[in-house]
Amino acid sequence: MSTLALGFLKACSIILLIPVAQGLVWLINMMIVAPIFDPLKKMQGPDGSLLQNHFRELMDPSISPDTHENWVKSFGKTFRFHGFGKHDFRLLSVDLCVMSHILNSPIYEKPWQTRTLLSNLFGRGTFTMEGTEHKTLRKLIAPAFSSQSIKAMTPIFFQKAEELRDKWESLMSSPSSADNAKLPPPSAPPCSPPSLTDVVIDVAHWFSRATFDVMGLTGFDYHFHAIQCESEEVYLAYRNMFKLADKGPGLRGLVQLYFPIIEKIFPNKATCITNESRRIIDEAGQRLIHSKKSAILAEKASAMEITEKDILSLLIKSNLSSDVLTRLSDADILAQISTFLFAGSDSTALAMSWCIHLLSLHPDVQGRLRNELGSLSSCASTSSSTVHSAQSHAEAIEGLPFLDAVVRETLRLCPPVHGTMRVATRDDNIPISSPIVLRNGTIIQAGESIPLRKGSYVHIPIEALNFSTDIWGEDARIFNPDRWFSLPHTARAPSHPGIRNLMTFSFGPHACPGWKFSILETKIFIATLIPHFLFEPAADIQKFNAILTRPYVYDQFEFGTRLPVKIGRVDL
Ligand code: HEM
Repeated sequence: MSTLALGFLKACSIILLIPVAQGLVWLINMMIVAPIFDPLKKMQGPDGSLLQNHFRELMDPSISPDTHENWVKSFGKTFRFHGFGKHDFRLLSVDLCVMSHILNSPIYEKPWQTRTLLSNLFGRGTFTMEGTEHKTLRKLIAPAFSSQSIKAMTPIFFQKAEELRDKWESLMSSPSSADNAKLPPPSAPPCSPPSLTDVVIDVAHWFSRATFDVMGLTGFDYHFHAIQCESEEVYLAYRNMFKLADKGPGLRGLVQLYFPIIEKIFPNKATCITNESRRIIDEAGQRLIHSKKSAILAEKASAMEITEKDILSLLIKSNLSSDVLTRLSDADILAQISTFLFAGSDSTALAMSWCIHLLSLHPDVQGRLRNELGSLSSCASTSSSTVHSAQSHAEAIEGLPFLDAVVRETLRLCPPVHGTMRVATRDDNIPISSPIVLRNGTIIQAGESIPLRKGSYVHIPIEALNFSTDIWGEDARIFNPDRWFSLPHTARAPSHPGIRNLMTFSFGPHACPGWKFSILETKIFIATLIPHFLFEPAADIQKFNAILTRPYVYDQFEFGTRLPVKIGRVDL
């Protein structure tokens, strides 16, 4: 071999060795050096082998409530667990003072990995922004979620709730078209002797279709007609994207996050589905934005009142009157709508599904709720044919104390979002309200603080905080709507900072902007269905947590998410 060739080979191996050496240094630092200086190392928490994580214990709803309870008993309210291995210390706390600090402080952000995954699917939506940009965006979307805007949407909530009621009525009249045939046999006999017809409805599936319809109309005045038929093009495009988001990124998705070039060179099926779905959504979205913008500008020019009340119109209006420098592009406006559809449709459908599930398991509560709703129909107009009557009926529904208690108790016991995450962007000191004993026996007293290093991940355990016996009392895991009439002081403000005393919608600058929307929509659907139908359990149901906590028939995961319930008519 010539000296030239040898020299060339040497140069190549050096060029190759440099990144390998850099990789090794990075790995040694991450696995060995950095953990030694991590203040979380000093904290108590579950141990594990080198690459063992605690994600399943933490996030699988079939074991997470027991895990949390046991960990809190063993380590106190604030401790650390393992992320991707022994080196990856992460913070977990059910101390509301710690949670308040983290959720309100600008030091903590959503991890860039989550934000990138979501922005790849939906564009630059609210979920994907942080800092000043996020603050400006929240100001811009606020008018779309004001009480007045939501009130204006109530006719749509009623329209779709009544359409679903009629659909279920028709399924009952022709049981062959109900969900019985599509459902596998239950794994165990129903909990109570069957007293209803044998019609079984997969409520999770139907609520999901209905809430999509609601979001289409309230979001951008668009008819998916999903309750009637699941074939509309834009609907299917969204569904396909949401399925991808629900599946999670997988190994390839994670690698692509760090090396996005892979996706460009070797697009896989997921990339093709995303691109095609985005094309369909973008085309339809651009058409809608264009026509709405023209309508709003024309109305402005003629000084007429803007009559369109959908979120897109409200956003365009808010955008047009904001500072030119901070105005959103059309693509960014569309990204917000897609984000609302993603964040607001299935989450609310799950709240409704879990509510029917809990009511089917608790016939006494179902009966009391039906009685309360019965008193409403006799003194308030049930007709939703005019905007005014729909709004006053919605107000009456809002004012029902037992319905409010049932919905809140459902959201507490079955939070559609099981937990979320933050990462520290700077070193910080976190105040605690419950003492912590470190591994070496040192006690950190309430009122003092614990150090957290830049880059540390913090798990926000929504379910664990909703189940905490310290907050809710010994019966925290039991469905008891009556608790809402005499809450312990630990579950009331100022001790509890959550929206409606719950962690379900999180709180702080990233709290769910759709909480009022979602609660009212859920109440209107439940208030429309309960007076007409009786519900009984049809199978043993288990929770499974992907991005959202969804129902599955026990031991029948292969059939996908479903919540079969026996349905009968109420003798009116
Ligand atoms: C029962 C129904 C719902 C639940 C349980 C829920 C829960 C949540 C939670 C826990 C967060 C915070 C996530 C985090 O901090 O990582 C969130 C954020 C968000 N939600 Fe909801 N949500 C619901 C309904 C809705 C609806 C109806 C909409 C819109 C129409 C919506 C839009 C959003 C948006 C845009 C964000 C991101 C906020 C931000 O980052 O600033 N959600 N939601």
